[in-house]
Amino acid sequence: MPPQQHLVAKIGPSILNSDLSRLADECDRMVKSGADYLHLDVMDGNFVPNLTFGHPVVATLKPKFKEVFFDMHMMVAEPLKWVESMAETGAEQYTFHLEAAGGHTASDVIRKIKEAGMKAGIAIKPNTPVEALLPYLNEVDMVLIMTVEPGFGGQKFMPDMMPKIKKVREMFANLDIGVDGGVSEANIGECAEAGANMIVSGSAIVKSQDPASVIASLKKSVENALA
Ligand SMILES: O=C(CO)[C@H](O)[C@H](O)COP(=O)(O)O
Ligand SMILES: [Fe+2]
Repeated sequence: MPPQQHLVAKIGPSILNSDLSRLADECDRMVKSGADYLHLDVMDGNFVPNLTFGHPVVATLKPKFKEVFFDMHMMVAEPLKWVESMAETGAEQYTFHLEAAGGHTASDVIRKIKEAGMKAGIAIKPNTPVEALLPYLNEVDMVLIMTVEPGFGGQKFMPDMMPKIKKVREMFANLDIGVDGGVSEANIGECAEAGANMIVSGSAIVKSQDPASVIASLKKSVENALA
């Protein structure tokens, strides 16, 4: 990796596979365990074959976590449609899928996210080549490389996505690069070495008896790689 100047290691638990009937308690448990931010998975049953929750739920959750950075992973077919409602919840970052930008160009979606006062993240599914992202990397705050097919938590990490992270990191030394899907203590080393600094991890953290130690261990691996 080239030397990094401003990159910070951040761990964002995904609460997708936690007890969603206790959503606020689970978020609280993650924050108290040392989460740097929360990664909240919005699924519309269209872009992905699963449903979770949307802005009405986030609007009730966010006021309980005013100081916590919410990264909304928008697995939705119409990313432009939900920007304003999500911004109104107070969520800090809106991460949409390049594959879903549809009739609107990704640049339009990014512009609207920023106009609404949020940070813009852009995600790609495993079958999307990293080259498709390159035209937008100067416009976004974060890139999210999926290491599972989006839609479900608890899937197997895909190590063959690491070259995508490496390619973006070689070109952008200071861009936040996230990795999402099946990330655990078993594979954090390769994610960190490839150049990811924002680590989404769901099952490995929320299902652990000691989420604080998993978060600390993931963070240490990334900090070591950055150093
Ligand atoms: O976007 C996602 C799935 O589409 C989730 O963020 C991701 O799967 C995290 O959960 P896990 O670490 O259990 O894979
Ligand atoms: Fe996610």
